[in-house]
Amino acid sequence: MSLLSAVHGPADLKRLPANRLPELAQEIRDFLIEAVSKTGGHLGPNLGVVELTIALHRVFDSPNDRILFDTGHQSYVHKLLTGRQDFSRLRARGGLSGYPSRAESEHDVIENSHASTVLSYADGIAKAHQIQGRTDRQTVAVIGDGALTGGLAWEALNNIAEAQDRPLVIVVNDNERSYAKTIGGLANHLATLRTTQGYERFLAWGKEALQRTPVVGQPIFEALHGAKKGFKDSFAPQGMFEDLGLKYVGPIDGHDIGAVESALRRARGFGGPVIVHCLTVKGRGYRPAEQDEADRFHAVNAMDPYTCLPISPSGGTSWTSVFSEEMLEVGAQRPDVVAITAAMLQPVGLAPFAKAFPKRIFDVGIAEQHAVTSAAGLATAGLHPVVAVYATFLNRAFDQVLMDVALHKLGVTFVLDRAGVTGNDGASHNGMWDLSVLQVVPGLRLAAPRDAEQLRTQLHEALEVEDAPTVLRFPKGEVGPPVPAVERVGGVDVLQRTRVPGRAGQQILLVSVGAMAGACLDAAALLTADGFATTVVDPRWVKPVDPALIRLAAQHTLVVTVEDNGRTGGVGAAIAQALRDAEVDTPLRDLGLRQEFLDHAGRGEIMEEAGLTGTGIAAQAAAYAKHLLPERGVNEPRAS
Ligand SMILES: Cc1ncc(C[n+]2csc(CCOP(=O)(O)OP(=O)(O)O)c2C)c(N)n1
Ligand SMILES: CC(=O)[C@@H](O)[C@H](O)COP(=O)(O)O
Ligand SMILES: [Mg+2]
Repeated sequence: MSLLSAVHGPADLKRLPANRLPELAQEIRDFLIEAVSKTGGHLGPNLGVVELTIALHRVFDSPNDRILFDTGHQSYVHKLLTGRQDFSRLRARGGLSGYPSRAESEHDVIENSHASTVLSYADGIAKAHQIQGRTDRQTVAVIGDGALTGGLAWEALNNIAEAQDRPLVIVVNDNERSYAKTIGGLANHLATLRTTQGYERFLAWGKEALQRTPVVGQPIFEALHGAKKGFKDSFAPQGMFEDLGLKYVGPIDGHDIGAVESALRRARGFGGPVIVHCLTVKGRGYRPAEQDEADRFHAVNAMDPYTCLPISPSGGTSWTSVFSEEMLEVGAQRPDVVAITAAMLQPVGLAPFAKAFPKRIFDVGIAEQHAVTSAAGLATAGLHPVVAVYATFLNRAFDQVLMDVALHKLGVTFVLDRAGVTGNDGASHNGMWDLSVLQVVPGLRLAAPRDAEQLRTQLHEALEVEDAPTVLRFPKGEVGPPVPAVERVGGVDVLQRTRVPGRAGQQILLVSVGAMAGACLDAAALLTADGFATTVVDPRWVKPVDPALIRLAAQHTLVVTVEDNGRTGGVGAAIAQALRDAEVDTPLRDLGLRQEFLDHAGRGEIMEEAGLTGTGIAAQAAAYAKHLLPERGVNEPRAS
């Protein structure tokens, strides 16, 4: 029987003798490599926190003590040690979430996978413990060096440092990586702390050497141990953290369980805010990950653990790669265009642009708000920035888009990858907000390309706009086949007009938003077979609503809009408002995602469940038509 299989919770872990822990760590690594290779997931980050998480659960008493993880993608070991060892359906419907989940365990707290939040949560929880007089409860926040580059983390640190009497343990998991190497002054400071002989290591050596020295050794050690900042600085300049008023412990070898436990025990007893700076290796113990220069196997698809070849290779071209290639063209044609990423150069497809135009790319760290307002600065000075982020992460910078870019009428282009349902990363990763949230931004123009050609075209159209923010949004995965237009009415592409024998005119106007075009064309075929002559259109630019769309609506009996976004305040809602404003009373039904937090599952499963497939769209549209239009003779065209 393996050690791991006998660990059903932290109590079992605490009973293990220290000399068995390296064996347990190896079992966990073997488990992670085998299990995550099968399902896909965050293999590299979790391989890097095996010893750290073992030490956390041996020193602290979860769930009474609250152990929080930032971003949470590195919580697999935490799950293994807290009674969850069935990873067979990791991130799949009905299986374990890829992030902490309160529905799964009382040991879990933060489910939001947006980075840099953990210190604020911890500040709040620590304050609550203090108010409640719960001196028996510790608050422990694990934050990566990448997440530490986010502004919210510094807002929290500013507050945490204020209360010297409020116990809070901050564990900095410093593996020098976000996806790529972590950037910025903070990363450089952490490097300083890493490279000068760690105070802890010196202290350990000093303790060993001095305590062996008879009579004077111990007093000298005590004197050194209590040495003021000056002494510490001479061995490991603490600078920033201590200057903030935070006790700093480290740097600690994050793969030495004993050393981490010792540091955590000291931190636990400190009685105030304390940072434990752990040095780890992302992908530790799995050579292909350790040697992966791109991102240390930050997030892998299902693969053969020996060859690292994908189990099911994704054959097609991705939306991201289309954007990536076109940005190279843009870079060559437009010297005024610069690009910004928030620590996701590779995932958003800007790596080739960075290679070709190294002086025109900025990686700002996990700092979307800074990315947007620095883009406003760049635009103010006459350049045209392209800010490329995952759609869900732009939420964090809404005020910056609204006030720093749109209020100033600046030409900044936002490229939102992973828009719509992403699925396996769970509720906080679905990009199902932008088509709603951005509707309220005056002057902002929003495009949703339906295929590769439209992505290229709309990117160039966006870059021509110099007096307002422009947004392009497209989903995760393959871009699919070209979807040609048969006609353009105003700015609206007509993709198809179907005919029903014996019926005059068109009944249903099917408004397809972005990547929903394929499903809408499938739906049109089914609707036509069901007796509804259907016109499928793609507005291309969905904000502002094109007046041609209003004219088309007036020529139809029913309008059905289809978007891979939450329904509330989405494109359908905007078009309905535009129809009301134009006093066009054609009934409209808007199809989209339920305005809920959607549990992790495959993208296709979620879209099927939402009725955002050809059959689903057709069934809903037909039901509306039959229900809404009996008095008008369902298939008779309205008097125009
Ligand atoms: C607001 C936000 N932006 C971007 C991301 C995407 N993201 C997920 S993990 C990660 C890197 C995190 O680096 P670090 O905190 O150092 O953790 P590590 O993976 O190194 O353990 C990024 C950029 C995110 N989750 N949240
Ligand atoms: C944790 C996080 O935010 C990212 O690692 C995300 O999981 C990546 O998603 P993609 O796999 O869609 O790039
Ligand atoms: Mg890191």
